[in-house]
Amino acid sequence: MANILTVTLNPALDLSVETPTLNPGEVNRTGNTRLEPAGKGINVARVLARLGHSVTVTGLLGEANAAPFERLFEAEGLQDSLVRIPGQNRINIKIAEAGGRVTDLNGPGFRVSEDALQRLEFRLAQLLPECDAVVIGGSLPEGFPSSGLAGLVQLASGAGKPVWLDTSGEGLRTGIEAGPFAVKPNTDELSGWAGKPLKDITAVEAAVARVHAAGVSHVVVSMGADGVLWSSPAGTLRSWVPPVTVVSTVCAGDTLLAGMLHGVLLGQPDETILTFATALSAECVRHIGVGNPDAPDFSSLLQQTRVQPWPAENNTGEMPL
Ligand SMILES: Nc1ncnc2c1ncn2[C@@H]1O[C@H](COP(=O)(O)OP(=O)(O)O)[C@@H](O)[C@H]1O
Ligand SMILES: O=P(O)(O)OC[C@H]1O[C@](O)(COP(=O)(O)O)[C@@H](O)[C@@H]1O
Repeated sequence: MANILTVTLNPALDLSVETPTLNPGEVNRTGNTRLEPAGKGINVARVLARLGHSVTVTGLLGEANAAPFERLFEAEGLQDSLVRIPGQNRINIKIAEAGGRVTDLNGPGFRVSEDALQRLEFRLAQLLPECDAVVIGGSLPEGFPSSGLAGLVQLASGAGKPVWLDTSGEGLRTGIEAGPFAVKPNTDELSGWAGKPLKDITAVEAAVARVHAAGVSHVVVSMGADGVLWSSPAGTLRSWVPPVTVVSTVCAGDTLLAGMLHGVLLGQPDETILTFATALSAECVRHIGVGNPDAPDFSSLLQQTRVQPWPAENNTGEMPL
């Protein structure tokens, strides 16, 4: 198993609320609610630790409400190396309706001072020699320059570590320019980067080609219920998800990234990697929180996940039987 470092610049407490239907402007009576420490790098770390890897979490953590995060790291066996800064971690609200629709209310996060980036760079430089791969995930907090994110990508890449980047907006733009090994945008994030709507898979493929041209080897596009497109120097694969009942899609992208990195670090065949990661992300949407590789029916989800080289010979876009 591998040593993995994840970087979360803007952690969040996810307040997940299940409700039959969201009626804006009215009193809504909710079902299950859950408050859980999260943020992209932290979610990825949880899945990787469950898969048996040794994982260190770094990034920034507001010290005013750090305790639930610290308890989670202890419970999940994650090495805590987050740089403490003054302020509160944000609370992100996730409203999951019975039909599977999720409304995300993601806050801007704490405001950081200039020295936060320097302290983080120093910490990263200390941690890099011990790790096999680096995941940088999530949005940038207020006051954190996107050039700072690019600097972190360059620092890790310069140390010879493959960087897996999952962010959005300006961070994705400067992050891609810094040349990470892999990126995992969802279709909306890729569309934002490309500067145009991606109406079909052909448009997605064209945008992926541009990401490669910018110097990124592995592009993993998560397309929600339409599965995953993974393009790498070895070729392109497409996956189709198994049938599942959706409760909440929050954390599905983080689970997918963790599943991909797991297989790549183990040197598994590409089809095995994408099948596993897709099945695990589909497992995730059945409940609140990250995907569970120990779900009793996980082997059945694996069997029902389809992967094919892309474009397929009979390029109908339909799920192969
Ligand atoms: N409705 C769904 N049914 C089954 N699997 C899903 C569904 N939504 C997402 N997934 C799985 O989770 C992955 C990540 O979800 P997606 O919504 O694309 O990413 P993100 O959470 O980053 O926005 C998808 O590529 C797919 O494999
Ligand atoms: O940093 P951002 O872009 O606001 O995203 C943070 C949110 O994304 C999540 O990590 C979930 O991400 P995914 O749904 O893409 O897996 C939440 O836990 C968190 O609230």
